[in-house]
Amino acid sequence: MNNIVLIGFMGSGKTTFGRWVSRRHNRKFYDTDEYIEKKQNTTISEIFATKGEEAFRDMETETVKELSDTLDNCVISVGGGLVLREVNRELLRKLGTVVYLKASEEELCKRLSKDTKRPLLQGGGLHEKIHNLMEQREDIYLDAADMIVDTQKMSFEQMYTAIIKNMED
Ligand SMILES: Nc1ncnc2c1ncn2[C@@H]1O[C@H](COP(=O)(O)OP(=O)(O)O)[C@@H](O)[C@H]1O
Ligand SMILES: O=C(O)C1=C[C@@H](OP(=O)(O)O)[C@@H](O)[C@H](O)C1
Ligand SMILES: [Mg+2]
Repeated sequence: MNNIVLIGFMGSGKTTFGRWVSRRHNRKFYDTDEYIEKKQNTTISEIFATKGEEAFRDMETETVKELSDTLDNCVISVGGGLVLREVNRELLRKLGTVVYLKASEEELCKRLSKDTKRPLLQGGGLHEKIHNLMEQREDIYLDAADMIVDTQKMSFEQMYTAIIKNMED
């Protein structure tokens, strides 16, 4: 236990912040997308293109099950859609403190404007895509989270301090 689990929309900074925490505060880092890419020896885009989203979601569930056994003092960032499955949300809760990294749709749109690696956001109409997905997902993020961190109001160090304080309370 004692793990930090980062959830939230694509572009909220889960991977970037998770890696930062790992380096700066000496925690082992896992990112479910990187884990899947390594295991499958291919990219997320390729998996979506050749096997489809459902197959990718199955890989996410498998990943969380594999991670949930032994981790301690780690930081784990998960793909933005991993919490869509109830079984995954339950496993994450058992893993540690679940932190919802939050950013506005406008901010996400800015951060993802040049992205080419997220299959659900390709093909134009980025703002509308983000808006529609956020509408489907925001309640799920809120429901899955032990705490919410506003990534637009705090530095990474402040975010980390808030998370640790919450874990100690
Ligand atoms: N707090 C932040 N402020 C500004 N830009 C950020 C912040 N966090 C992440 N980013 C940028 O947003 C993009 C997406 O970040 P990433 O960590 O891949 O998000 P996620 O893993 O949640 O999809 C990257 O270009 C990253 O540099
Ligand atoms: O929200 C989603 O459904 C997805 C988020 C991505 O991860 P990030 O949240 O790290 O961008 C990645 O898992 C895949 O493209 C699907
Ligand atoms: Mg990521």
